[in-house]
Amino acid sequence: MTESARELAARLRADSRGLHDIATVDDPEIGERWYSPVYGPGNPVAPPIVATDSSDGRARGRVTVGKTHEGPPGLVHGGVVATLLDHVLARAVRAAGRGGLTATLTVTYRRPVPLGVPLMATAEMGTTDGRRTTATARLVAEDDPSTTLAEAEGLFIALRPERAADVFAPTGRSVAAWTTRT
Ligand SMILES: CCCCCCCC(=O)SCCNC(=O)CCNC(=O)[C@H](O)C(C)(C)COP(=O)(O)OP(=O)(O)OC[C@H]1O[C@@H](n2cnc3c(N)ncnc32)[C@H](O)[C@@H]1OP(=O)(O)O
Repeated sequence: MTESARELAARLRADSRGLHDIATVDDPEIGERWYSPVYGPGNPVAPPIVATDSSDGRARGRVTVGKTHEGPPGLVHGGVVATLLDHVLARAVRAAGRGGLTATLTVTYRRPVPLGVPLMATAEMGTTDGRRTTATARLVAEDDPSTTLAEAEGLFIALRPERAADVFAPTGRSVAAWTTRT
């Protein structure tokens, strides 16, 4: 049994995607990632958050967090809360046609976030200035939307095209989602 498992693992490793390869199911132009650790349906450690967005710079995501992401007993790990908020912030910015990487992320934890409860994260784009875009986000329990569990402010900075070409060169692909766009 152990030998069969080892043999199978070796075969799977031989077929696995290289560290810098973009999955064939991904679209690097718009930034969709099948194996995203936040929303990727193909990633076993993704909570996963199911998010939507609109071109006016808004995003929302529904998620119920389980044991894998537990921090204090019965509660969601604070880093995971930050990750969920970062995702809707980035998604709001991207939906408005503003590429960018997270430059700063400020999270305010207002209440403990329980595991196993349907949560809703919402975000909206704020100001734009050159390659910089700000956005704000909020996390609530779906059944108590007036109580803020956590909130965040993010600053996103689009990479200059030449910098993006350099950063993403190992992928061998054109990656537009995190680059300057209008
Ligand atoms: C839906 C898809 C969801 C995907 C979500 C993904 C979210 C992520 O995880 S992104 C990954 C995490 N973030 C990163 O790795 C970013 C790492 N940092 C960097 O690459 C760079 O520092 C970066 C791109 C933010 C800025 O670098 P660079 O483009 O060289 O900036 P630079 O030219 O120095 O500055 C541009 C402007 O921004 C300002 N700025 C730069 N960094 C900051 C900062 N941290 N705070 C405030 N202002 C800043 C500068 O002052 C400058 O302003 P101005 O134009 O007025 O002079």
